Amino acid sequence: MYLVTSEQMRELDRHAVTSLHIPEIVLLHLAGKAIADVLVQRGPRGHIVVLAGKGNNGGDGYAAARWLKHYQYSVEVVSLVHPETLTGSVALAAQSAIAAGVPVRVYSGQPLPEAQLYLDALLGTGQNRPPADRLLQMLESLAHTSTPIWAVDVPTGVDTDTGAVYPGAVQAVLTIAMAAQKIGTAVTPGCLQAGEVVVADIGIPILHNPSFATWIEPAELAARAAYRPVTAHKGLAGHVAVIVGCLPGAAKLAALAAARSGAGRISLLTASAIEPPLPDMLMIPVNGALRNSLPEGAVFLMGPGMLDAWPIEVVWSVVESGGKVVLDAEAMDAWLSAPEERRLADPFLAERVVLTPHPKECARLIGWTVDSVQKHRLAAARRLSQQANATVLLKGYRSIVNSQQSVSVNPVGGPSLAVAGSGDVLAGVIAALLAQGLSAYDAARLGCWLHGRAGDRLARRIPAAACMASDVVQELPQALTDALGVKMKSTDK
Ligand SMILES: NC(=O)C1=CN([C@@H]2O[C@H](COP(=O)(O)OP(=O)(O)OC[C@H]3O[C@@H](n4cnc5c(N)ncnc54)[C@H](O)[C@@H]3O)[C@@H](O)[C@H]2O)[C@@H](O)CC1
Ligand SMILES: [K+]
Repeated sequence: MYLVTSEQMRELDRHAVTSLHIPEIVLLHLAGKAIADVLVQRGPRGHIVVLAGKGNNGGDGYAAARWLKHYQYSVEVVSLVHPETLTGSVALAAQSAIAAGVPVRVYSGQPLPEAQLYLDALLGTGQNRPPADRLLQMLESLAHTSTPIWAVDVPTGVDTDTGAVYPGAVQAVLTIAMAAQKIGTAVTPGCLQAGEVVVADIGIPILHNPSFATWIEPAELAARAAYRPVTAHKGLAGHVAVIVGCLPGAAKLAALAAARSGAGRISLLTASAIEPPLPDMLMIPVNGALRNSLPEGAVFLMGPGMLDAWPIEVVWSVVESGGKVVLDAEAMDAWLSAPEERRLADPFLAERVVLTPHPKECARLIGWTVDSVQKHRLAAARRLSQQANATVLLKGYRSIVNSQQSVSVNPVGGPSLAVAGSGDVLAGVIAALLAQGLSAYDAARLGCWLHGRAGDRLARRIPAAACMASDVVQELPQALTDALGVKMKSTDK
């Protein structure tokens, strides 16, 4: 499912209006009907107050009010501007609502009328600055209400393209998105304001565009990675070589996760013996230079438990060896410390190298504060992907995978994954998927979906506070079963 920006949505709107000859006012009426229908199915039956702005988002609100009146609801509109000052399709939608008998009052700072539900049709994809003046005053009074708020298309105060949240932003329990979900309501912090998001089909075709972001949908990726012909042998499922740092526990977790995610063979490259030994893994002792011990054709995983165990040049030589690589923790810093011309030398590097930073690591690597990374996660992931010339998985709720032009958002995963070692597990899963033939972008996408799903499964049995990373490993086979069996939707927790 696509996640669109305001500009991409405008193009789709334009296509519907100019090429398909659907007048804009018809789209507003269809949007209004879609909103009213969701309200009939799921909303309260009492008085509904529609808060309408001056743009087409307000037009959707007026049209919804007209439909609600038609469905015999008690409904009124509180408008930010006088309806007579409205223009174009919004003016038509307002006239239609007024003609149908919907009362309209102009907001001038008075307390909002009591309601069973407020419908936020103040601003949608056209919002381009923080709310101020009268609008902010209305938003502040909404912030103190216990009445549920539903947002039309995007909650007012949430940036459609970045998910940034402005002061006063509407806290919705449900957002009804027109034609396609807007990306700002899919990523944090915007998604936390949007509540549940329902996409309403109002007849605008979503013409495929390769630059659309998407939700991660695991079925096809999982089927590709996990396919085993009856004649399968371990050589077909690849080889993951985990390079062990000074904290071997992290590498062991990653190796176990790789084993539970389908890697044919797993080796631990280690300078000192691992106790107790892992019976399912091969130990490759490293005596002297690591580069002389690298097994041919393996996918390398570096970073978990590494600290400063391996010199920077070793990380560079692993990346430049031409194979697939997952870099986590300090191994990412090592790669980012390579001179730019060295990092950018291979134009296809992002197809085989994955970086898995958490927000603090991402901030350190691109020189931002953690706060700005968290407020602009899409931009931060893109920046790091460009700087590192690699696929980047920015961890955290609604993880983002960015590979140069392509962006995906993970719908699954939650606080049960916020535990030490969880990142090592994720890195191991991704390495295993790379070993089974997926590209860096696909392995990162499926990897974070499986990891998230495993965490969500766990959360059904154990409180998040009591989860351990090794519990997540145990859930991975079931998460893979879920990914393969399309019967469970990607957003079904
Ligand atoms: N264009 C179309 O064909 C359709 C539009 N639809 C609806 O229309 C919305 C987009 O409509 P618009 O492009 O008119 O945009 P909006 O309705 O979001 O509002 C844009 C207006 O608000 C002003 N504005 C922006 N930020 C502001 C702020 N912080 N404070 C005060 N004013 C601010 C802008 O200058 C502009 O005048 C969508 O979100 C969707 O709800 C849909 O119903 C489908 C059809
Ligand atoms: K809105």
